[in-house]
Amino acid sequence: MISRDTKAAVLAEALPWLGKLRGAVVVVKYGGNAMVDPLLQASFAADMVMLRHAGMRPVVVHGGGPQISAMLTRLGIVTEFRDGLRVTTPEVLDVARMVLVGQVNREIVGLINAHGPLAVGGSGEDGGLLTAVCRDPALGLVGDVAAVDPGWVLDALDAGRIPVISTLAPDANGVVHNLNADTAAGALAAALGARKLVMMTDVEGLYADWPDRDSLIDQLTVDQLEKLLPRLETGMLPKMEACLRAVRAGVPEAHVIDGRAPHSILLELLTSEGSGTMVVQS
Ligand SMILES: Nc1ncnc2c1ncn2[C@@H]1O[C@H](COP(=O)(O)OP(=O)(O)O)[C@@H](O)[C@H]1O
Ligand SMILES: CC(=O)N[C@@H](CCC(=O)OP(=O)(O)O)C(=O)O
Repeated sequence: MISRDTKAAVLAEALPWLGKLRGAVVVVKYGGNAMVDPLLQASFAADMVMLRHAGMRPVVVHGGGPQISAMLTRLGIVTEFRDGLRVTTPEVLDVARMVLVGQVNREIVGLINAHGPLAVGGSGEDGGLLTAVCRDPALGLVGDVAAVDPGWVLDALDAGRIPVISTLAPDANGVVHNLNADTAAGALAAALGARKLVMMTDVEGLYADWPDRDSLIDQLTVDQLEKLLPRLETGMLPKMEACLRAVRAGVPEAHVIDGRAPHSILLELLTSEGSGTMVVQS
């Protein structure tokens, strides 16, 4: 049981952070691995509403890799990952789009809107938000971000809403591509002039010597991260590449935090303790 004094101290500690982050755009990447149970998803949605009511401008970019994989398995379709990216045939793209836009996005929008009509869902396909470029023909319909037109997201933020974005995007010829959600979140954070990019995943942060749990990195600069990148594997590679690109493009801080720990984003944003790994310019 938390004492009354501790509760009061925690609330009081939030004051300077509330002032510093008032009006700030915070891009929150909500990874599929962090969506582990319905209670945690509901508490994530409540946290987004709290940030909005506290005067920040949260933008949710969601993943759903495990959810896509589960649907592909149900349909008997085999896929593989290369360097953390799903090799995407036209058939796999249809499933990814159905799961991300039709299922995961709707669930997050619904959970946020349980608190009032705040969330608006959309994808990189809507209003020209994201334009993709083929990343590598060997990966099929996997896109990198060629351009961002954040118009409707800014309109939604100005109207007091919380945009919730799935990461599908057409290329210049209108062919829809599957974008890694970390990659898209990093590009959006840069284009929106975000104050922070927060990656919510299923580990405490970035480990220097994965899986050695004593090697968690608190903070590192983009130059230090660049040296570490060749040693990273699986899902951490696109995540840290996205943090690197976002900070190089002017986002002051990118964080990787544990989405399985309830309210970890509130601890990160509203206390001096912080959590996870922070990437900074210098
Ligand atoms: N150096 C590392 N530090 C932390 N996690 C790592 C590292 N290298 C690989 N990983 C793996 O990356 C995973 C997170 O990426 P991913 O599975 O794509 O999550 P998400 O769905 O949140 O994007 C972790 O669960 C861990 O297994
Ligand atoms: C190209 C590529 O790999 N796209 C990802 C998109 C979803 C995603 O990134 O989800 P997480 O954030 O939960 O991993 C995929 O198909 O799994």
